[in-house]
Amino acid sequence: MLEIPITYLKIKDELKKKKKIMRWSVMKWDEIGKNIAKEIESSILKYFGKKEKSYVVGKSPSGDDTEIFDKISEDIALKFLKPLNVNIVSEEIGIIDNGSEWTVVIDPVDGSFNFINGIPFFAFCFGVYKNNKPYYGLTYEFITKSFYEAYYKKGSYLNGEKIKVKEFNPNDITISYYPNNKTDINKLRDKVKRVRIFGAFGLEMCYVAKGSLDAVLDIRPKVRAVDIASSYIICKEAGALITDENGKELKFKLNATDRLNIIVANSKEMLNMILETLQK
Ligand SMILES: Nc1ncnc2c1ncn2[C@@H]1O[C@H](CO)[C@@H](O)[C@H]1OP(=O)(O)O
Ligand SMILES: [Mg+2]
Ligand SMILES: [Mg+2]
Repeated sequence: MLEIPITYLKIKDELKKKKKIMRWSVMKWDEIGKNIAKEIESSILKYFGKKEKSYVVGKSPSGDDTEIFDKISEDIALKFLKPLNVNIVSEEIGIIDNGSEWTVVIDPVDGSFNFINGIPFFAFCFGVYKNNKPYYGLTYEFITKSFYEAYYKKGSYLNGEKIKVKEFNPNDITISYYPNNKTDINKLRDKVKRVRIFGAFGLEMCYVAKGSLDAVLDIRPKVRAVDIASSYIICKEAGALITDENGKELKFKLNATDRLNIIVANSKEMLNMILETLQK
């Protein structure tokens, strides 16, 4: 597993206080991601379900409102990442291009609506790409303290335990979906046993990865690379198929603005069932 040299921020902060020189240390991407997740957690949970405490501080490059807790979370991530001189793609600020081979793609809070409305389903998404190829993904579900993570080609894990997608059983299908107004979603609804729509796409993808959901799709389309970059790696490593609305292998650019049609399914059978219902 590759390691990258970075400034160990906590040490750096302490040394700075003592006016001593900065010391260098080595940290792995999973440690960096988890440290960011934990610091975000300790800073924003006081806003959970407290609509009256939050307020809009601006607009993201994709045109959505940025709430104060989104900004606080992103600032924490940036504090850790900026000293690394990697490229950063994050929901609220967009792209910081440092010409690095590394790109870190972040959604500081996926499921912002849930978060501020007291619905306990939201996550921190941290995807690392090397030369635009998947390298490491971490999606952290705050309320259940679940770290979903995967290094490319090394399998997918939930709090250290290996996870994989559920086996397809046509009589026992549970899916989540975000259709558009042209979709006759009842065609799909009628073929599955249960529908559960949770409101945080990146995290719902992890529910496919761990076998709680058979599939999740967004053909509104609303989600962007920031919402899916970390869970994309986790889902792939757990055995999921990830395609566009036509069943073609999903390709996406690492930016904060493109909206993506995406289907994540546990099997070819599940994917075909979805694709059939999307045909006019
Ligand atoms: N304009 C938009 N409206 C609704 N959901 C959006 C959206 N842009 C992105 N999404 C994402 O779609 C899912 C639910 O609708 C969430 O993962 C949400 O991510 P967000 O909470 O980070 O914005
Ligand atoms: Mg999001
Ligand atoms: Mg977000």
